Order: sequence, then structure tokens, then C-alpha cells
Amino acid sequence: MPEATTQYRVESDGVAVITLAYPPLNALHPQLLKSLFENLDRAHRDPSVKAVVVVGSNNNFSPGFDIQQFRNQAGGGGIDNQINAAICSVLEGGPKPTVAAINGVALGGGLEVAMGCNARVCTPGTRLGLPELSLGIIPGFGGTQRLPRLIGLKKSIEMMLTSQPIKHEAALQLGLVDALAPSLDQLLPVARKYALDMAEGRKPRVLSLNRTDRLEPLSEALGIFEFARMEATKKAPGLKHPQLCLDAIQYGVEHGGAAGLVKEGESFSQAASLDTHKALVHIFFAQRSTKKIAGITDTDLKPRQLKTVAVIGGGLMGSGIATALILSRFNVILKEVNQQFLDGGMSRIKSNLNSRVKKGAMSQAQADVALSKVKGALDYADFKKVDMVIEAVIEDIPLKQRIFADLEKETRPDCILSTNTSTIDINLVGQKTKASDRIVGAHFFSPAHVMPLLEIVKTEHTSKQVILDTLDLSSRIKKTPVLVGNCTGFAVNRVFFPYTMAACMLVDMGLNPYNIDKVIAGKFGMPMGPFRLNDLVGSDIGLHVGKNFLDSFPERVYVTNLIPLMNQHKRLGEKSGKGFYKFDDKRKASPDAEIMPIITESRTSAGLLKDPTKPPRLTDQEVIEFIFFPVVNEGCRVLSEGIVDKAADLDVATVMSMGFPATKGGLIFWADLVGAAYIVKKLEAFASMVGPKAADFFTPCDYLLSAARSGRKLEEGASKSTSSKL
Ligand SMILES: C[C@H](O)CC(=O)SCCNC(=O)CCNC(=O)[C@H](O)C(C)(C)COP(=O)(O)OP(=O)(O)OC[C@H]1O[C@@H](n2cnc3c(N)ncnc32)[C@H](O)[C@@H]1OP(=O)(O)O
Repeated sequence: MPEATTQYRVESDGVAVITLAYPPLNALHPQLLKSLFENLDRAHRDPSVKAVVVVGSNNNFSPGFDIQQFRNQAGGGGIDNQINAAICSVLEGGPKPTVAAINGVALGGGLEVAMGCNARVCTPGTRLGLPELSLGIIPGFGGTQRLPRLIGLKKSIEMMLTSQPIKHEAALQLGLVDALAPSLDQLLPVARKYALDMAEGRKPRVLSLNRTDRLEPLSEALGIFEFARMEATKKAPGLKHPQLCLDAIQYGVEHGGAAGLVKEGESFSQAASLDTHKALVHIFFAQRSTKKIAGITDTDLKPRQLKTVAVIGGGLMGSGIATALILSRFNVILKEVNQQFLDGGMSRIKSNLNSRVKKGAMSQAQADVALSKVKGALDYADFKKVDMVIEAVIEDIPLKQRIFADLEKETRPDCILSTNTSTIDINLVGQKTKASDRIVGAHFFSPAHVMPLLEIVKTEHTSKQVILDTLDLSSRIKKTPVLVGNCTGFAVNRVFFPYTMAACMLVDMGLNPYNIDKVIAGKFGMPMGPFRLNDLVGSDIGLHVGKNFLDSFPERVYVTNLIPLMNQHKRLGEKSGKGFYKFDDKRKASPDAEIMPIITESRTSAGLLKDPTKPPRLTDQEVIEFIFFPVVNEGCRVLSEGIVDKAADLDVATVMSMGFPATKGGLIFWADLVGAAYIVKKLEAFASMVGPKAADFFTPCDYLLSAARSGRKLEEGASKSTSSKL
């Protein structure tokens, strides 16, 4: 383990430079903070020192408090609010003026240390922010007090509630940063001069905690707090830590910065004791660990620099994938079967880029450069130049097999051949080739240029080099990869199918689909309920994908007539103007009484209830459990079959694909908080509620049962891992 410390030197101009040093980014480990405190004291006591500059090593200031400590020590990672308050107070009000010299990022505690200094200097490209809420805590080194005093309440509350950093230009404009150094080699000279200017009275020495000039008048401030609280509740109903953050800010505005610091400490401790904090810290590390695959990323293998990728099929998926690739500067060949389809694909790519320009995510000039990276093709003439192919045609096995047989002939022997299938066995796709070592699944989620997850599906034949290259491609196109084994539905769609089936079962039992959606979205925190999602995806797609599960897992599926009937009535969802909901021309969804006869027909054919006039009365909590406990059960099968490398991968996959709330830590983390024994008991109760026709849907798998019996956590016991099979 590298040492967490600070280095101290006094320059010839009398400026003491204290360097934060803890690779890779200078996270604020308690040892580093202790050393910072000691060196500040040393500088203040040394009569030859006129001023102090704090800087980071490795060309970075600091990403904040060491998040590892939150993992090691529950309830706030052993943060000592007193020593932190002492550091900031010595920085701010000690005998010598202080300047933070910032490069890279100053986030969380990193920015708070910088705000404790009397001034801040940064380089172009620096990012500054307080993202603590994204970890379920609140700023705890004075950030709730100093940021509003430096830049005003409105912007500071926005920065804290969204956890979004700002760039150097905005920081300068807002007054968070006092001066810009034109380049990294000028950072220390500019910061030292600024510090001496303060020491020698040429510039005022500012104590941000005492400032009030940037705070809005109290009556206006109260309005800002009211609005922010409403917005926070609307965005994340039931979450406590955003309100705790606002409590601390408001208290400081009403009672002064010093009292606000005390309140901040209390609110921080409260937030740090909540499950939300544990869940979000888990997701932070889980997301980074999906890229680390034992036997691949820890070997001497190096990823090859893929430059040109061909995408076969310019439909919704293919054009989205091509967009993601050109946005990250890959050369792309988009292949279609005829000019009309090719034109359609190209115009979808253009429209994806245009919508980014409209949203301000890129300039028109950048969009033009991106578009110039894609070239259309109707044949394989240029495929010898291609480093990787991503096939994204319809889910038709013979068609995919034909394409792969062609690709084997038309590409170089080192070209990676991948398929974007969402459910089909990868071995089946490559069955007509001898290229199995270079075949891999690259399962994108729609819209592919937006959704952050990439499921990389390996078979027993896929080479390690191909897996490593695909992991690398994933990072380059800014997707989080999850490496999964080959089975129907892989990891994500495997755990997704009981979600829809359980929701349909509830409707067949007499519950109202709109109420179910309200509970699952509003109460549980999914981005939308299962029926609204069905309308987004399309009932036809749902039926098609669902068939794979009916065929592959007949012993544990629930066969409903609801989705087939929606298809029969051409209620395909948003694209046909009506599904479970009806849609206006702005695609706004509203309930539609016309679906009642369809629901009645489905209920009658399901025959789940002895007395259909008496549907069960389920609480909201029971609706949540009825839908999510079968999902957990399937997740346990995915773990025990080694489809994912570790439970945390499934957590990341569920958060980044189905929108499982990150604040609950992903599927298995949440299930462990609930407890396997309780889940088994409820699954058994649901089985007896629905009777023999659907009871098998709830049968707990061995993995879940054994965890329930032994008290073992679900995350602990994957019996075999994909990496061990490599
Ligand atoms: C009291 C205080 O108010 C409380 C706090 O300060 S809580 C901390 C608040 N800060 C944050 O939330 C920032 C967290 N970090 C980040 O957002 C991103 O890491 C970043 C923008 C700084 C860099 O992103 P990126 O370049 O993609 O690199 P990334 O892979 O994330 O990080 C590099 C390594 O640094 C580690 N790291 C980053 N920030 C860290 C932190 N604050 N503590 C510990 N480790 C950290 C990562 O885990 C990763 O380690 P690994 O290589 O072993 O996986």
C-alpha cells in the first residue's frame, strides 16, 4: 500500500509548499489529513515562512475523503469532524495566508480543503465539485457552509444536490476560483505569487466562513430552500440525505457559519448511518471492479488498439452502436442490405448526433467530425480493414449464422466477431464457423449511444485477448462492462423476465396495472413501472424475447395471456400510440380504460383466483416483494451458475440496465439487506396465494435456500466464477 502523507518544503520566496501525496489521486486518507495538519502547524510556526500553498502530487489535487474508509468503518469511515474542522480553520484563519493550487479534480473533501484556503488558483481543465450526495452522505469538511458563502445559495445547492462538478471557466466566473494559471508548469508560480500578495497586503485575505456578501437575503434564501426541498423530494422520494444536506446549509444561513459547521457534523453522522450510504459506496466500488477480471486484466496481456469497427445492421440498435463508436473517434463501417435501409441507418445516426447538439452536449462542428467517421457499405469489400465487427440484425438464428459464416471469410483472422444478440446462445450464432475463439457477445442496451452498460458475453472458446480487447473498447466508448457467461438472456435479461411475469401475474389476480406502476416507480424508485416499460419497449418485442424464456426455463415461467392479447389488439406501446397507456402526440402517457376488456379476458383465461370477484388485497410493500423477490431468486441462479464473476457485477448490471435504484445498492446488495430467510418465507407465501397453476414460479432455488438456512449473505457464495473458468 502506498503511504498517505504530505510533503513539506519552503521555497526561496518564503512560501511553504505542502503537497498532498497518496497515489493515484491523493484521496484524503486519515493519515494524510493528520500529516497535513502537522505540516500546516509547522509552516505557521516557522518564522521564515510568509505564506502557504497546498498542491496535489501526480498532477491532481484531490478526489476527496478516502472512500475506502467508508467501506472499512461503518457510519462515516472514521471521519473525525473535529480534526477536519481544525484543519480548515488553521488553513483559513492561521497566522499565514493560504492558497490551494488546483489541477485535475478538487472534489468532495478535496474542494473543501481548497475552500478552507484563503484563495484558489487552478489550471484549464480543472473540475471542482461536491459529489458527496452521490455517496449518500453530505459534505462534511465545511462544504455546506463555505460553498454558499463563496458562490451563493442557488448555484451551491444545485452543485450539491446534483453532485455535478463544474469546470474551471464556471468556477472562475462564479468566484469559486480566484485566478487561472495558464498551464500546469505555471500553477505553483501563480499560486505562490498570489499567496505572497496576500501576505504582503497587496491582495485581501478572505475567510470564506465569515463572508455573507454572496448569500441571498434571508427571505429569498427561504424560498430557495423550499423549492430545493420540493425538487429533491420529487426527484428521489423517501431519500433522507438530500434533506439533511439542506438542513445543514439552512442552519448555517440562519445561525452563522460556525453554528452551521456543528449542524453539518450532526447531519453528516445521520446520513452516514443510513443504508443508502452503504449502498452507494458499494456501487462506487462495484462499478470500478467490473473492469478487473482475474486471469485477464491482471496478466501480461495488453489490449490491442482497435481503430475500425464494422456494424452490421443500421436499425435502432445498429445506428445507436455506430453513434457510440463515432462519438469516441472509432472509424465505423455501417453495412446494410440495400440503399434504402442504409439511408435509414445513416439518418438515424445523424439524428442521434443532432439531438446531442440540441441538448448542448456537443457543438455542430464536433457532430460533423463524428459523422465523417462513419461510412456506409452494401458489401464486404472493405472488411479486411476492420478490427472488430458488431452484428446488430434482428434476432433470427439462421440469418445470424449466415452473416457469421460470411464474416469468417471476409475479415482478417485477427478480427473480433461480435453479436449484439440479447438472448440467443452465442455458440449457436457462430455454429457455422471455425472462428469460435474470436466470437464474443457485445450486448448493448437501447438507446445504445446513451445507456451506460455493455454486457460482454464470453463462451468457453472466446480467447482472453478478445475479452480484453472488448473490455478496452467498452472503456473507450465510456460504457461500464460486465463480463457474463453464455446462457439464454445472459445476466440482465435473465433477471428481467420474472419482473414482467410477476407484474402480469398481479394483473391476472385482479390488481390494477397503473397502481402497480405507481408503486414500483414512485415507491420503490424504478425509473418507470413494468407496464410503462412494456409500452416503451413494445409488446411485440416483449412477446418475442419472452418466448426464449418460455422455451428455456419452462419449469419456472408464468405464462400469461396479457402480452399476447395486447399484441392481438395492436396495442404495441408508444410506437403504435397505445399500449397499456395511450399516448398523445408529445408521447405523454395516460391510463386508458379501453384496456379493461383485454385485462378481463387475460384474467379469465389465467384462472388464478378461486373467486375472481375477490382479488387479494396487497399492501404496496407486498406488491414490491411479489415482483422483486422472484427477480432476486433468478439473480441467485445467475450467481450459482457462474454467469457473472461476482455478485457486485449483477448489482452494477441491474442498476445500469433496468434502472434498479443505485440507492439500494443493486439487486443482490438489496436482497442481502432484506435477508434471504425473509425472501424465502415470502416466496413460499406467494406460491400458496396463487395456487398450483403458478406456484412453481416462486420456488426458491437451492442457492437462495442454502443462504436462508445458513444465514450466509447472498453476495458471499457464488459457487463458481466465470473468471475461474477462463
Ligand atoms: C468529508 C467529505 O465531504 C467526504 C468526501 O470527500 S467523500 C468523497 C467525495 N468524492 C467523490 O465522490 C469523488 C469520487 N471519485 C470520482 O468521482 C472519480 O474517481 C474521479 C472523477 C475522481 C476520477 O475518475 P476516473 O478518472 O474515471 O478514475 P476512477 O477509476 O474513478 O478512479 C481511479 C482510482 O481512484 C480511486 N478513487 C477515486 N476517488 C477516490 C476517493 N475519493 N477515495 C478513494 N479512492 C478513490 C478509484 O477507486 C480508482 O481506484 P482503482 O484504480 O483501484 O479502481
